Amino acid sequence: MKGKLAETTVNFVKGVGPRRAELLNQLGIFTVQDLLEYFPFRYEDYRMRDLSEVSDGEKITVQATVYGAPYVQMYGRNKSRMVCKVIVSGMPVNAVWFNQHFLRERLRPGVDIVLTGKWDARRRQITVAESEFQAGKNRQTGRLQPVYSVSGDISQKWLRKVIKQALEQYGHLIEEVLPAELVHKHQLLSRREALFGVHYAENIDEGQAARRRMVYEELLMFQLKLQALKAANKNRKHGIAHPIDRAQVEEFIRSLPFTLTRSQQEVIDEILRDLREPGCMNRLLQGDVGSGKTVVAAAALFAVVKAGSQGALMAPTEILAEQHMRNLQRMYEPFGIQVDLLVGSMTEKQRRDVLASLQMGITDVIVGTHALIQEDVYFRRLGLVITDEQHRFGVNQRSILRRKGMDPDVLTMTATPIPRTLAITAFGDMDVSTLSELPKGRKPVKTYWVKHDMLQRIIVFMGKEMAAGRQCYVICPLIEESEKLDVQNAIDLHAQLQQAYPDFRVGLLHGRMPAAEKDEEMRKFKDAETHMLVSTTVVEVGVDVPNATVMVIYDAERFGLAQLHQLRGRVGRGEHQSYCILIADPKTEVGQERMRVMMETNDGFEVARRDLELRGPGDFFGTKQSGLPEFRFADLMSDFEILELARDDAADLIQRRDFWTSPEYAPLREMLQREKVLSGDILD
Ligand SMILES: Nc1ncnc2c1ncn2[C@@H]1O[C@H](COP(=O)(O)OP(=O)(O)OP(=O)(O)O)[C@@H](O)[C@H]1O
Repeated sequence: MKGKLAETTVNFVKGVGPRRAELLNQLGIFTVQDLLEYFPFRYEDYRMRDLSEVSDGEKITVQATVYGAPYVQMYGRNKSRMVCKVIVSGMPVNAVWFNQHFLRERLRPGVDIVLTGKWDARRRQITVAESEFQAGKNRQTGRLQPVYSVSGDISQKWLRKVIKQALEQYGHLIEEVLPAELVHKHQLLSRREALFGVHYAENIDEGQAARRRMVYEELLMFQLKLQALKAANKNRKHGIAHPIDRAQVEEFIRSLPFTLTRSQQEVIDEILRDLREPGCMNRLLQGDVGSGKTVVAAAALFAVVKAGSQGALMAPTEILAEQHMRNLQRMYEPFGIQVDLLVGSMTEKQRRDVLASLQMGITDVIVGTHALIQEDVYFRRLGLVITDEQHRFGVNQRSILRRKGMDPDVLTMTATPIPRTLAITAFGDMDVSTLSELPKGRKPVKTYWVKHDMLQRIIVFMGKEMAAGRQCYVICPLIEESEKLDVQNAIDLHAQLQQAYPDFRVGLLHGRMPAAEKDEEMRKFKDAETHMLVSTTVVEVGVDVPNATVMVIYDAERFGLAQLHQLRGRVGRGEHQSYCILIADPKTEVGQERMRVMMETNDGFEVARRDLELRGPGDFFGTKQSGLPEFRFADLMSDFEILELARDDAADLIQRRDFWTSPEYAPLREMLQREKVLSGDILD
C-alpha cells in the first residue's frame, strides 16, 4: 500500500539505529509498513500454568519465588551450571540455568520471577530457557508471544520490542484499503485492528482473525490483478496465429516409441487449438509425476517450428535443461529440427555461437535455464515459450520480449498436483490443462516405511536390484541449517555405500558441485555407467531415468509430503516394478501419519489432500506448497475458501463502473496502477 507508512523507513522507529536498520533490511524490512506487516509464523504459549497440569518433558512458564541461595558450578571454559531452589505452586522446585551465572546476584530469597523452560517431573526440576524478573507492561512472559522468522544478529526479543514500538509510534496512521462494504460483508477486522491483533494476540483465535483479514486483502489484490490482466490479454490480437499442419504433428506422434495416453492426446489438441488462434496462449499444463508432460511439450514445440517459428524450453536447473535437450534431439532427429542448449556454464565462444544461430534462425528450439530470456538474447521469430511452475512467465519477461518485437505463446508446466478448481482460481490468468492418467503399463511404486535398524536389509535389497540390472537412488539426510553439513553427509554416505557394493559403481551428486560435474554425474547415471546415485535433493524435479527402480530416502521425516512424492516420482517411470523406501523415525503422531500417507497412496492429488488435512490449526502459517504462487500471508491450499470469495469479489468490482471512479476504491485502483497491469504494456 502506498501511504505514509510505506514511505517511512525503519530507522524512524525509536531504538532502530543504522546498524539495526541494515539487519532489518536483510529480512526484507525497509519501511515501517514492512515492519508492521512482518507477521509471526507461529505463537509461543507463555501463559502461566499450574504445575499440576503439566506432564514430564513439557515446556512451561510458571510464576516462582526464590527461597534458596543459588549454587554455581563452573566447568569447561566459561561454562556454568547454576541451581537455585524456588517455590512454584506452593511446592519446592529446582531451577537450573546453564551459562547464566551472571543472574546469581539477582536471585535473592523472596524475589518473584517468571521462569520458562522444560519440566522434569521426576527430578522436580525446571531447566530454564528464559527468566524474567519484573512483570511489567512489556514483559515477554505470561502471555502468548509471536514468534518471528529472524536471522543472525536479530533476536526475537528485540524484534518484538521494535514492532511494538512501531505500533505505538505509527499505529494511528494505519489506513484502511478495503471498501467498507467488503469489510462488513466478510466480517473482517479493520486493517489497524489486524496489524495490532496479530502482534498482540491474546489467544490463537485473535491471531487467526488478524491473519484472515490480511489473507483476504492479499488475495483480493491478487485476484484483481489477475482478472485485470486476463481481460487485457483477451483484447490482444497481437499474438501469432501459427499455421499448424496437423498431419505433420501426427507424423511426429507416430514416430514416438509409445502411443500417447488419451489425456496427452487431448491436451495436445487443446494446445494446438490455442496456437492457431491469433491471441496469446497462456496455458498451465499440470500432471502428476511421470505423467508424460515432456512429450506434450515436445509436440507443441514441434508444431510451432513446423509452422515457421522458433521455440524455447526453460528448465529450472542445468541438469534438467541438458536432459530435455537430449530428449528433444532424439525425438526430432528424423525431422531435421535443430535443438541447441544455452546455459550459464558454457564458454563465451559457445555462447556467442548459439546466440548467433538463434538470431539467424538456424536454431529451431533452444533449451536452457531461465537465463535464456535475457536482454542480450535475440530470436529470429520466437513463437512459443515453455517454462516451469517456479518460473511462471511474468509480466516483466513478457514485456522484455515484447520490446524485442516478440509476443510468444506461453505454456507453463507443473508437477505439483493442484485440485483443478484451485488451479483455475489460483492461476486465474491462465487456462488449465490436466494430464489425468499415467502411461499404460506403469506399476504403482511400492512404498515402505522402515526404521534405521533395517539398513542392512535395505543394502541387501538394493544389491539384488542392481544385480538384476536396475539402478537405485539414495537421498541423503537433509540438514537444513547448513549446506556444508549436507554435502559432507552425502560424501560420507557415498563412501560407505561404494564400500558396501564393490562390484557396482556408485555416483555422487550434490549442490556444491560445479554444474559441469553435476551434468556428467547425471549423464553417467542415465547411461547406466553408474548403478547407484547418492544425492542430496537436487534430483528432486523432473529427472527421468526409467531404469531406476529403487528410491531410498534417509530421514524421510524431514521432507514435506509434496517433496517426498516428487522424489518417489523419480522411480516407477518404466515397465519394472519400483520401490520407495522411507527411512524415518518420526517423533510426532503427525510425522508418523505422513509416512502412512505415503504408503497408502501413489496419487499426487490424494497426497496433497491428506497433507492439507494433517496441517492442524497450530500450523499458523502452514508450509508453503511449491507450484502455487507464493504469498506473504496466504497459503492457497488452506486458504482456498478465502481465495474463492476474493475471486468473486474481484470479478464483481472490476465490472462495476464506479470501481474506476469512486474514491472508496482508490487504494485498490492505485495498486493496480502500481503493478502496471493497466498500463500500456498490457492494455494495448
Ligand atoms: N504415453 C506414454 N507411454 C509410455 N511412456 C511414456 C508415455 N509418455 C511419456 N512416457 C515416458 O514416461 C517417462 C516420464 O515422462 P516425462 O518425463 O515426460 O514425465 P513428466 O510428466 O515430465 O514427469 P515429472 O514431472 O515427474 O518429471 C519418460 O521416460 C517418457 O518417455
